[in-house]
Amino acid sequence: MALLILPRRPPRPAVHSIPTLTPFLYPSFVRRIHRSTPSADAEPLSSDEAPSPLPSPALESHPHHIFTNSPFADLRTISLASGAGGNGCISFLRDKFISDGPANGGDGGTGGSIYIQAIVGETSLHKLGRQGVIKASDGSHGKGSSSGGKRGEDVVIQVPVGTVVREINRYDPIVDAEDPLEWQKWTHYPDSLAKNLADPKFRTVKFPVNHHRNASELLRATHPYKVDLDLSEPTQKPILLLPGSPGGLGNPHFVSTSLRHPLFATKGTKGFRMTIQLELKVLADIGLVGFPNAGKSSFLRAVSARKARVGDWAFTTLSPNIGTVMVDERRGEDGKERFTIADIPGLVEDAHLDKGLGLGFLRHVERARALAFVIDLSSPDPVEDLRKLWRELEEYETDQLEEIAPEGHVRWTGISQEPVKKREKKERMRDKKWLVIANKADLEGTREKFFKLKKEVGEGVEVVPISALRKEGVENALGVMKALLGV
Ligand SMILES: Nc1nc2c(ncn2[C@@H]2O[C@H](COP(=O)(O)OP(=O)(O)OP(=O)(O)O)[C@@H](O)[C@H]2O)c(=O)[nH]1
Ligand SMILES: [Mg+2]
Repeated sequence: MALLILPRRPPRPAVHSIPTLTPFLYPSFVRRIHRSTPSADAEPLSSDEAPSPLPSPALESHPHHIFTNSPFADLRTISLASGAGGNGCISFLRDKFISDGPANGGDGGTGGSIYIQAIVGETSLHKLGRQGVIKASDGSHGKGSSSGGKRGEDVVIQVPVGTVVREINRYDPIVDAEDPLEWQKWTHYPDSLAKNLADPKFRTVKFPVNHHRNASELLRATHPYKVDLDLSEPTQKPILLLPGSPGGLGNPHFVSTSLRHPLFATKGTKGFRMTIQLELKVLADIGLVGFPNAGKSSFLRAVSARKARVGDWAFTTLSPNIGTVMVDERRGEDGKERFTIADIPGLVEDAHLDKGLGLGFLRHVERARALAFVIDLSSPDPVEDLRKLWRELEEYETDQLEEIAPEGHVRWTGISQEPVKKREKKERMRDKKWLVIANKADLEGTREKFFKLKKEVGEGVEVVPISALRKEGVENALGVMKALLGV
């Protein structure tokens, strides 16, 4: 039976130069033995078994490769509220000699706006965790003597590079007001409400619609569709999420030849609100994909000095660990010859429907340059496991593509620039390079399963038998990864 669901790639010579049938695990198949870390319970080497001549990344003996094991917050939902505008003031010049001076009420201050910026140095969204609500301050009311109210303070939300920002909902006080005229509000001089209402001059005064609508229009021009920002690079200029609302206009704006002393001004517009979801996507070179207990964390332990949590129960890993593997000690210092491996929590069937730890995992593999499927050879049907993993990835991807609005992403690079509408081109899962890490090859009865798996996967994709527990074969797996990444 052909394993049609698995994407096949043409053979890659670089990859093929690496022997992936780790001989020590299945010695009768290949006579050569390569063992970088002999373990106590491993089979002893026989005298006719020569060590592999192939270069090894020698990771186990390498004291300098780094492995960071930091759980981090990677998904946050927060509510934003921009500042309301301050009210316009109703005031008249009065002094010893002028008892009936001109109107001089100041305008209300504009409310504070909310921006977002991706910066280098931030690594987690956890700082935003406790806040839940982020509010910019309101503008203050206008005062007499034509003094305008103070502007509300802006807020810039700083997030790590790699954060995706998605709007869940927004409330625009102008567009979404229940009563279309509700936002057109006046404020009246003390005790003059009744007088104003009875005065035809007041009733014929036009509400300064354009002034009060400007922030609403700015928001709609900035984010005509739902906010969907992919901050995969540092943001030079903070990106506007919610504008501060305009302050009310003071009474001098309503002076006319027939109305010398307006006893009214406009109220400031209420603030805007928006709920957004922030998601930090792991930017790893290799994403480990596997069912719970397959040995993903064990593999990372095997290639690193530090310890990822390993457990004999499902979902030992609850949030991603990123391991950095230095390929070569000398060249590693310039930061180029190293690559990162993300150990993510185990997948389960129907993870794309958010089962198990669900979508949480899948988000992280999306951005990996290559995928390493970690398969437990002691499972009843490793071939079926691999097939299921692929199915999950692809169903997740289909769901994601459906979620994107037909207009596509509005990608922003700065507030002064026009939003560019374009559909984000994500690399499809099937287009990613991939390999299979066939783990637990030390266990009995895995040999046949390994060969069956290898046969089903076919040419062009490497299936590397390893024992993460005994740290055997892991260097071959890293060799294949290096070849896939071209490092
Ligand atoms: N025999 C054998 N057992 C292994 C091997 N690798 C891992 N294990 C065991 O399998 C269990 C699961 O290992 P983990 O590394 O925690 O698996 P995981 O894929 O990270 O699991 P989750 O984090 O739950 O998704 C542990 O009890 C390991 O000791 C191996 O090569 N051989
Ligand atoms: Mg784990």
